[in-house]
Amino acid sequence: MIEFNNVSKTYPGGFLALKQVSFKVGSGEMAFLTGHSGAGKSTLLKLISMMEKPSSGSININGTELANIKYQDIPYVRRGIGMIFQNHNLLMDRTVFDNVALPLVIEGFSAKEIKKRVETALEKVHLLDKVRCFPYMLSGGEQQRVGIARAIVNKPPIILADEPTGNLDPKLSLEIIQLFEDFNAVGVSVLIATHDLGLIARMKYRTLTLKQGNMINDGVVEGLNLGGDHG
Ligand SMILES: Nc1ncnc2c1ncn2[C@@H]1O[C@H](COP(=O)(O)OP(=O)(O)OP(=O)(O)O)[C@@H](O)[C@H]1O
Repeated sequence: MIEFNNVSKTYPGGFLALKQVSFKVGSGEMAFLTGHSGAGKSTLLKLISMMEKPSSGSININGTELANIKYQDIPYVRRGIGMIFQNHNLLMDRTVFDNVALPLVIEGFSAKEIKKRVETALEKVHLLDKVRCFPYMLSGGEQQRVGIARAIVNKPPIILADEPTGNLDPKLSLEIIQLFEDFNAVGVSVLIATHDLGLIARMKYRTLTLKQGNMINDGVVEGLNLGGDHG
């Protein structure tokens, strides 16, 4: 669950990047976040993942008020959020297995448990057959799916994706969104920041729209595919 109440963010130097933003994405909800370049999308995601702090207002993540958490508890709250980036940040000199295992290694799971969980995550993104490959041996869409497997390997209740389809063609983009739909169907909250209005138009999901730091729209943008059934 993600809840913003009157959240504003002013960066050092005085730039007001978010202005009194309020919204809630409930457990098991899936939504897009859109807006022009510089509208504040990445700022909003950074506030959720605690890479930035709000200047005012309150943010609640999975029942925790972020203002109340101690510095040493930040990793614990972050574990509840799977982050996916456009450039996927994979380690190019490590295998697919090692990349997906990384969050579990950091958490100190046993080798046996790591193997089980990594294989389950790779199965969910349909890449189990690539487990011994290095990222450079994979296509862009496959690399992005490895990034998704790594983000969900410790089963976070929230997935945040920042332009996850930025480098992909429409067909591959749809495949990535369908993976998010699979996680959403089992109760994960999903928030996807994207410029891709075509992608949004093909779906019938709630869309949060930012303009110059203001939340100007929050609602379902009806898909062009009126015969489609997305929920
Ligand atoms: N660390 C920072 N210090 C100062 N200003 C910043 C900082 N980070 C972002 N900004 C400014 O805040 C505004 C919003 O930036 P943000 O990255 O959130 O936009 P965005 O909607 O994600 O844009 P894009 O789609 O281009 O990634 C921009 O004008 C940006 O220059």
